Amino acid sequence: MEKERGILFVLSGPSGVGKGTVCKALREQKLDIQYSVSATTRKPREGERHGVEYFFKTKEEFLDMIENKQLLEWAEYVGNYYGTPIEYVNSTLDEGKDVILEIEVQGALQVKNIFPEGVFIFLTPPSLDELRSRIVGRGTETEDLINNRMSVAKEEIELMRHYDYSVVNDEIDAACNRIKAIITTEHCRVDRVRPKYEKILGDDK
Ligand SMILES: Nc1nc2c(ncn2[C@@H]2O[C@H](COP(=O)(O)OP(=O)(O)O)[C@@H](O)[C@H]2O)c(=O)[nH]1
Ligand SMILES: Nc1ncnc2c1ncn2[C@@H]1O[C@H](COP(=O)(O)OP(=O)(O)O)[C@@H](O)[C@H]1O
Repeated sequence: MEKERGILFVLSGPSGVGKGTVCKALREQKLDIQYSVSATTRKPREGERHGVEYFFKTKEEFLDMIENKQLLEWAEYVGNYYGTPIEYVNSTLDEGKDVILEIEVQGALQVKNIFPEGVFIFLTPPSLDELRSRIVGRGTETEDLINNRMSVAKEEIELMRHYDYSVVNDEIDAACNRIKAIITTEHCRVDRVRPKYEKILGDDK
């Protein structure tokens, strides 16, 4: 049987909704899925390591990556650039492994144009008040940046309609279980599974 290409999952949603937290919890569960590491011009936060949370780049280095078409997508977000290195995504999918991207909404929509067969999951906060208190609680942003992120968040929630699934991040475990259910469901879809059986089915389709 032909080896299928892996499935690209894109987890997106407003800043502070818990994308990083949920992705980290998923990683701890050792799912059979690969996590793409993004490039960014943002300064590392306490404890962040180059090549683990992000590839930390200067603006010049980042612009070179865009110029050399090394990014699947990129976006400027609250004053910094973020982008997904394309090589890792393509080679991992070619090996038949699933990949998950954790990216903001503008980038997710760019990926949708390039990989319409990808699975787009929008993580939502239980409420806007809860979203603000998560951003404040994380304590990594100044008051101005928090207001900025909240107004970006409202515009982003508008764009939920372009996604395949919406997952509310009320409890981390519950959100992880919903995402795992989506991954399982997508692997069971006939349009994904059928090409694998084409040799067996021959020409009598
Ligand atoms: N478009 C795009 N967004 C990214 C990428 N990597 C991270 N992001 C998003 O950039 C936003 C800001 O990330 P970060 O500065 O780490 O803050 P945090 O996610 O709010 O903790 C988040 O919404 C991330 O999901 C990427 O490669 N491309
Ligand atoms: N389900 C949840 N319940 C309560 N707090 C959460 C939950 N998910 C995330 N958080 C908290 O919200 C804050 C923002 O989460 P983070 O993962 O950094 O968001 P994002 O990556 O979407 O910007 C963090 O302080 C995190 O601990």
